[in-house]
Amino acid sequence: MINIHNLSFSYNKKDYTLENINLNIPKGSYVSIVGSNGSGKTTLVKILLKQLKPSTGRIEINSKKIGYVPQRLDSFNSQFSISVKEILSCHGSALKLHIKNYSKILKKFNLEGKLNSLIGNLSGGQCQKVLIARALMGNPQLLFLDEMSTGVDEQSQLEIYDTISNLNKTDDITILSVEHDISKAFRYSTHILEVSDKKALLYTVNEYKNLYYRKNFSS
Ligand SMILES: Nc1ncnc2c1ncn2[C@@H]1O[C@H](COP(=O)(O)OP(=O)(O)OP(=O)(O)O)[C@@H](O)[C@H]1O
Repeated sequence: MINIHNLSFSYNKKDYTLENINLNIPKGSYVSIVGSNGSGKTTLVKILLKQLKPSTGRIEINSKKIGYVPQRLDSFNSQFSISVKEILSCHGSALKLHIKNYSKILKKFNLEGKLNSLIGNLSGGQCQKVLIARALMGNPQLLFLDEMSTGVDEQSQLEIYDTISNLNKTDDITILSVEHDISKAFRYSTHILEVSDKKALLYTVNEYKNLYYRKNFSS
């Protein structure tokens, strides 16, 4: 699905944030991207979304339809006067979709009743679900998410992870998700992509679990 060849990236033309990355991410996988703060997870996602240009290297993505759920914006507070419907219709126009019934898009998340609410008046979990619903509008084959559980209560987190997991298993959408909760990564994903020391390495969940427990719990 995604092939990365000899990718390096620098913000300042002096030090590399990512250096000589080679990866082959299989179609149908659910990849949790893990690593410490500042290791380069979001940078890698932005490069794959073509928001940042690699310093060197090449990327092939075998999908034209790509969805993106960004980190939840704190600027979505109650002063931010944009409704859920406006958020969805802006995205629909950008994708040149002709959508008549916006509440249908929210049905999967039981949020039809919130169509005319201001986004800033929704809870963290509801807001995140709206952003996921928006990302699904173009029927993506590949979906990127950045810290989907930040600012979301435990019950909504479970609903969101179950939804993403179903999209992966049932709708065959390949998922790449920046993840800070390692237990959720172990529970839901098929692969772990660890970003560390400017490198990015892909493991199956079982391979990574073995490494993780050996590193953290062996005496
Ligand atoms: N626009 C930018 N200009 C310069 N440096 C940047 C920029 N964005 C990020 N960085 C730096 O690049 C490095 C990687 O940042 P990035 O946001 O990709 O890390 P991350 O792994 O996603 O971190 P976190 O888990 O805290 O979100 C950090 O040292 C960060 O300070």
